[in-house]
Amino acid sequence: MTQTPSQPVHGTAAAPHRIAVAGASGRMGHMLIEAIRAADDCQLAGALDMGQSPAIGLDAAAFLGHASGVPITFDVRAGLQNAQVLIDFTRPEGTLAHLRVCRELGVNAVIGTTGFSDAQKLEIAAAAKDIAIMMAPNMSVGVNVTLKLLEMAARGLATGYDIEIIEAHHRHKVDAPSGTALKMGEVVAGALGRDLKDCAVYAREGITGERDPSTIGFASIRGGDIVGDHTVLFAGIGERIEITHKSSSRATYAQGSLRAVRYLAGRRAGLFDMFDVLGLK
Ligand SMILES: NC(=O)C1=CN([C@@H]2O[C@H](COP(=O)(O)OP(=O)(O)OC[C@H]3O[C@@H](n4cnc5c(N)ncnc54)[C@H](OP(=O)(O)O)[C@@H]3O)[C@@H](O)[C@H]2O)C=CC1
Ligand SMILES: O=C(O)C1=N[C@H](C(=O)O)C[C@H](O)C1
Repeated sequence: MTQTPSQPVHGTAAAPHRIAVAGASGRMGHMLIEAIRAADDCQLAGALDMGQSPAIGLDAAAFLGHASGVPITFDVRAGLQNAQVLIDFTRPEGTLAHLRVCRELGVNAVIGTTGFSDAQKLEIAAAAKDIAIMMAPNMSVGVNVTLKLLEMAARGLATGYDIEIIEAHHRHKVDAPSGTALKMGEVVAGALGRDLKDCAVYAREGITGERDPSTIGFASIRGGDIVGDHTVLFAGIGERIEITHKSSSRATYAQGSLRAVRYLAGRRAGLFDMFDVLGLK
């Protein structure tokens, strides 16, 4: 009997996930390129950056002292032409521009960018009718498990506890509150049957009056090289509960992104989040 040679399975060392990275010379871009290089089942297939970036034309792995054979380009089509999936940690307007080309070319997307407006989120949901997209404000396993803990805490502490969300990040972060803090707020508000849009308080100054117990307050700290700290405080009378997550390395975000790449492989369309990827739904 003749045997048909078996086809290499998608996402193996023989047929790795072909990944393009947007924001290739950014903090997360570097982390992702390093993680892709270290993963047997992944291969860098494209690298994008802004036209004015001094990194344009350089090898995407040059910062590691290696040659990947993938030059950094600002030509989105060229950067995506060999890729099955784009990982994008840039800025909302950049992500949307990249996504339009992903949609045309049938390239899936993992989106880590934060700071999208509601209208921009609708555009992403529309793109997910044609390609598979995983979007999450935080790719770390720890933060996503923390979100689950918050659901439980909020249900148990539904009355008599004031809820405040405090986040701290490095001096270069451009959006506030962080995407993770907002997600925490949405999760807590949802568990309490509230809509964050109606109960969020983002700033306090001057004579604010007493605290409205139905609100969820936010505070943002920016400084130095803080990778990302988030605390949700449930303050009652006689006790307080603090649920805190602290990131000490961006590697967790990169590893979560590669888990998302593996999850999207073979999917043709749909909008997913890290709960889907981690089986936490
Ligand atoms: N989901 C998650 O787990 C995480 C999300 N993030 C989010 O990822 C994003 C990036 O973070 P970080 O890597 O620290 O940021 P950086 O500023 O270090 O990197 C951003 C990269 O995107 C490029 N860029 C900026 N604007 C555009 C644009 N309009 N079009 C295309 N490319 C653009 C930058 O190019 P240039 O340098 O030339 O300006 C740079 O290469 C942020 O929104 C952040 O909140 C960060 C960490 C984890
Ligand atoms: O900009 C960052 O650095 C981070 N951004 C994400 C966010 O806005 O929540 C995730 C993480 O906190 C790091």
